[in-house]
Amino acid sequence: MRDRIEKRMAEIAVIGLGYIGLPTAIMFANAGFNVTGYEIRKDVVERINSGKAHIVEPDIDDLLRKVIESGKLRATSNPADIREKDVYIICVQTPLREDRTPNLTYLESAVETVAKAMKPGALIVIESTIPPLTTVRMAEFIEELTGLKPGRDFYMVHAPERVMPGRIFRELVYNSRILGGITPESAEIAERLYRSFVKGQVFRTKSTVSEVVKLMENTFRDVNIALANEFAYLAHQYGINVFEAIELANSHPRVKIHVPGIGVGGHCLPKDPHLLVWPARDDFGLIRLAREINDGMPLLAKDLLFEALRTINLPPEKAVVAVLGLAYKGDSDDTRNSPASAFVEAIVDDVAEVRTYDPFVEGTHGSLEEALRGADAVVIATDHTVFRSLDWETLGKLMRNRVLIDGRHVVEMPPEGFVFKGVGRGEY
Ligand SMILES: NC(=O)C1=CN([C@@H]2O[C@H](COP(=O)(O)OP(=O)(O)OC[C@H]3O[C@@H](n4cnc5c(N)ncnc54)[C@H](O)[C@@H]3O)[C@@H](O)[C@H]2O)C=CC1
Ligand SMILES: CC(=O)N[C@@H]1[C@@H](OP(=O)(O)OP(=O)(O)OC[C@H]2O[C@@H](n3ccc(=O)[nH]c3=O)[C@H](O)[C@@H]2O)O[C@H](C(=O)O)[C@@H](O)[C@@H]1O
Repeated sequence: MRDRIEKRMAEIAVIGLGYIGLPTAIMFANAGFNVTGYEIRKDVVERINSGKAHIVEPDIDDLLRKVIESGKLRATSNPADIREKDVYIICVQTPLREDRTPNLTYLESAVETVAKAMKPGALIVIESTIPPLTTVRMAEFIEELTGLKPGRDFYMVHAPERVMPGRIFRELVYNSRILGGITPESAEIAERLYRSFVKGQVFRTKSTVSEVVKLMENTFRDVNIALANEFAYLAHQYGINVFEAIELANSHPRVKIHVPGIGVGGHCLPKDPHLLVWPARDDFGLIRLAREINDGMPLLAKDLLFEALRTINLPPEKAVVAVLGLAYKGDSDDTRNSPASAFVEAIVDDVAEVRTYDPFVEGTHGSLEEALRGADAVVIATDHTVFRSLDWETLGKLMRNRVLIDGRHVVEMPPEGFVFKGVGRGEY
């Protein structure tokens, strides 16, 4: 196996071609391996094989076209096409159920597909973010299905993905990487594999440690954002601008407060703290409270909107509200767990009409002007770069009333003629 990896002869299957799996498959193909991408969504497979990415990410179209044209990457929905590969890399989603417990059915189904296709000696990598102890449990599951002994007859590693959407191709190369093996040999072989394109540091450890590390990173971010969001609430009570206060506090050499806003979305931060504590014996207050604070932020934005409508004496049930942005963060097309959607849900039954416009997301209004014409209020719910330079004077002329709510600190100075409120802007 080591020799096959060094000579780029190892055959790789990537299971799940989403935001993580597709860029990962491209990187291995670009490094010289023959890569088969296995994906259950047939439309996605067709699109990828035609050289067009189904996700928004800088440079992805050029990089994908190159590896499809060279024949190094091919996508498939046929499990027969991934039989007897040397390496399987699992990148399927690991969402929460309604009751906020992990839904591992995608992972289990992917592992079952791999177990049916694999040969002895294979390396199986889980890149998905998973609750602690899951890699060991999945190794046992493979043993049950195949009779092969983990660590002796196959290698298995958790290699958590730590890239930031919008910077995926840079971070895949330069981020450091944690490789958690079910045995030291598993991690050592995986290091040879990832070294084919990773220039950052590579740390080897046990799979349960890598699982916890990944979840700690996102929990750290979530808890810190919750603190910033609590500061935003306080700023409203004291009539100050939280962003000015944070900037000043961050001038301290050991303080780095995060950015408050309308909420925390995406496939990862809203779920990973739950994955971290789920298998534990005891409950953990801080982590759960932070989740509650962040989940409550769309309601603060709703309060600000209704306060502003009161200022202009417009009953909410008569108001036409245009929401700018549906993606969970700026310059992304990803709407999973988006605070913008939570905000829309929170107001939709109380106002006359909600319109949405997001230049990255299909199914929203065709143009900004169309969304704003005749509207009473605009709410900025996503920090897309284009929203930072909007000409409010001109846009305001399209509106019936001029209320502007900034959920993402996109507007520095309140535009003239608008009733303006922003999350954390107790004062403009
Ligand atoms: N999106 C992100 O920014 C990051 C995600 N992660 C983690 O990576 C994992 C994947 O996330 P995303 O790529 O965002 O999810 P995604 O939903 O974009 O992609 C997953 C893909 O797997 C496919 N799939 C599901 N079950 C399958 C099966 N049994 N066989 C074959 N294909 C299957 C789905 O159709 C989908 O296309 C998650 O655990 C996530 O927490 C980690 C770091 C960053
Ligand atoms: C610790 C860390 O930085 N994790 C990253 C995070 O990426 P993700 O795309 O979820 O980005 P994010 O910038 O944390 O944004 C998540 C959500 O939080 C909001 N957000 C973010 C930072 C902040 O100060 N305030 C804030 O409100 C964003 O608007 C967004 O709605 O989660 C990724 C993941 O695990 O999917 C991970 O790979 C990335 O490295």
